[in-house]
Amino acid sequence: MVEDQAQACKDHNPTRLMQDFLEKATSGSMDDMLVEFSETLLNMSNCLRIAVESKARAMEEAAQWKRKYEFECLQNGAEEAGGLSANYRTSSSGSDFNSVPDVAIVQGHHSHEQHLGCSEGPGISSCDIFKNGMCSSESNNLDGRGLLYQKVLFNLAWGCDGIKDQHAKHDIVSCERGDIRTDIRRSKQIILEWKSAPRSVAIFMKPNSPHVQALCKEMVKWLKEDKGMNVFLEPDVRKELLDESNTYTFVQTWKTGEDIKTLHCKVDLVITLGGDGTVLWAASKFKGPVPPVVSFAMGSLGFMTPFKSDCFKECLRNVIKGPWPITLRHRLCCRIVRAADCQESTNCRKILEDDFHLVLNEVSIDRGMSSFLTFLECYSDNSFVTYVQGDGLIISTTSGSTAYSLAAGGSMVHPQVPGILFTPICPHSLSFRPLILPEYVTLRIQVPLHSRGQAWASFDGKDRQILQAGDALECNMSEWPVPTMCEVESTCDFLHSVQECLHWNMKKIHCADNPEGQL
Ligand SMILES: NC(=O)c1ccc[n+]([C@@H]2O[C@H](COP(=O)([O-])OP(=O)(O)OC[C@H]3O[C@@H](n4cnc5c(N)ncnc54)[C@H](O)[C@@H]3O)[C@@H](O)[C@H]2O)c1
Ligand SMILES: Nc1ncnc2c1ncn2[C@@H]1O[C@H](COP(=O)(O)OP(=O)(O)OP(=O)(O)O)[C@@H](O)[C@H]1O
Repeated sequence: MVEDQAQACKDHNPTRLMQDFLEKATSGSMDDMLVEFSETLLNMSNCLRIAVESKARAMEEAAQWKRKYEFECLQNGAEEAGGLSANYRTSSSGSDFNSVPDVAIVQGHHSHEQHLGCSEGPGISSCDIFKNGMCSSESNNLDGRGLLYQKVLFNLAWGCDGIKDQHAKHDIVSCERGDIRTDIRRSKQIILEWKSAPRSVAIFMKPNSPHVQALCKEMVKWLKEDKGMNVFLEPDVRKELLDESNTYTFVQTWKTGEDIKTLHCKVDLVITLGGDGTVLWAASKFKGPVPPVVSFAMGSLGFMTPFKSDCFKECLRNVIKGPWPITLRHRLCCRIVRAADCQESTNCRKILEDDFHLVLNEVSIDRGMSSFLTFLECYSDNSFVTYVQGDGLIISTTSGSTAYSLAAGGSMVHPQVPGILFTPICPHSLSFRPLILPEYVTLRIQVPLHSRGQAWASFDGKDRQILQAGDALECNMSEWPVPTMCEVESTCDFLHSVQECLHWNMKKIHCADNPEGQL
């Protein structure tokens, strides 16, 4: 018996053990049976333990193989990234669309699962921008034919001017032997590289301009017929086109409200035809992620509209082909907190879900029609900053540093510089100079309860709202920047706009001859 049971045990077969026992049980006395039964149970428990241990070992081995496989995949991905990062472009001269400035383009290769996590590679994958489920399957991202529309993905890679080594990113601060130092800071131009050609575009155009409308019609036809793209227009613009001719029935649009919240899921690219206000207008339609924006100059000043409308086909061909430098223009997220809400809820943060404004230029708080000076209390991360007594205060992004804030005496700041400008409007104090605060602070501008008059908040010059005594305006940097395509690259475009649009430091240069005759 013992040999049979030993064999059954070795074969990890508890059923056979029990069958053996039952066959032999009828022949012996009760005591023998009990002894046999306990031995059988003991053998069965050993058998089960061995089976469980074997299964655990097998699972551990499988997990090890899985980890090994994933590590090799990552290694292959990293080798691809490291080995192929030297996709250098020859530096371009002027605004030749076909070339990209001398940057290193680093491609991080991730499996789809890794995209859904966080991109461990050197790039920021577009899925990271959308990973909060804003484009999850339940959102209504159906295209005009009712088919589920899968957005085109792209990579944002950190590029470094002229860096020939593989190392595409540098730690800003490193600590060795207790010495804190900042590595050599490299200028990083962000490059957009399409994973596949964009297939859907939304066009925003300046209203009441026949010249702009004519170009819009030509562009819509070209995008549809030559590039095979889905084209979205604003509802009233689409209606105008359809009233004129039914050749535009292919043009799609959106309804207001809920529908526009998922526009970023259906659109791969945004085109603006107009001036800076049209860029601001288009950006204001996206209260979350913003698709890459190509802005054609068809307004008056055009500080943020680098592309020339008369060569839109060549420009769009190059942008669609990519890779292309972009500027991530940070936005401010602003919320008005009413005094009543402050009293009701302890932390003064009873904010309705959609009750916020995203501004690309600035939020200004001014005295409106009131003849009294505004009187505001300013806090940064709940620490008191100062009182403002004057015509008001501008809280601006670096993109907006060349707009209202500049007119009020603020500095001009490169749009890629992370920061928040704090600029008074005609302050009643000779010592109140503009500040530039870090991008990570949360500002609160409070209208004191004992304030003589109210104040008015306006967001990129629009949507003015009154702030009564006790109300507050809170703002901080939004996680959703506006990615605007550059003509050449961020710094060239910024300096070109400052020189051409604002005539910065344009002055007559002293002639060569020396009035004192000395050499
Ligand atoms: N005193 C002023 O300079 C003043 C007063 C109010 C508003 N603004 C600006 O106008 C903006 C609204 O623009 P709009 O086109 O809807 O109104 P708008 O048509 O009145 O244009 C205002 C002017 O500001 C220019 N502008 C806008 N954004 C700019 C930027 N980032 N850099 C440089 N110039 C810029 C525009 O090109 C335009 O010439 C507001 O966000 C505010 O910055 C300026
Ligand atoms: N699609 C649109 N629908 C409604 N209003 C718009 C639209 N596009 C722009 N606007 C508004 O029209 C006004 C003028 O537009 P825009 O600023 O682009 O032209 P501009 O003032 O001639 O050019 P610039 O701003 O470069 O000087 C702006 O106040 C803007 O808010």
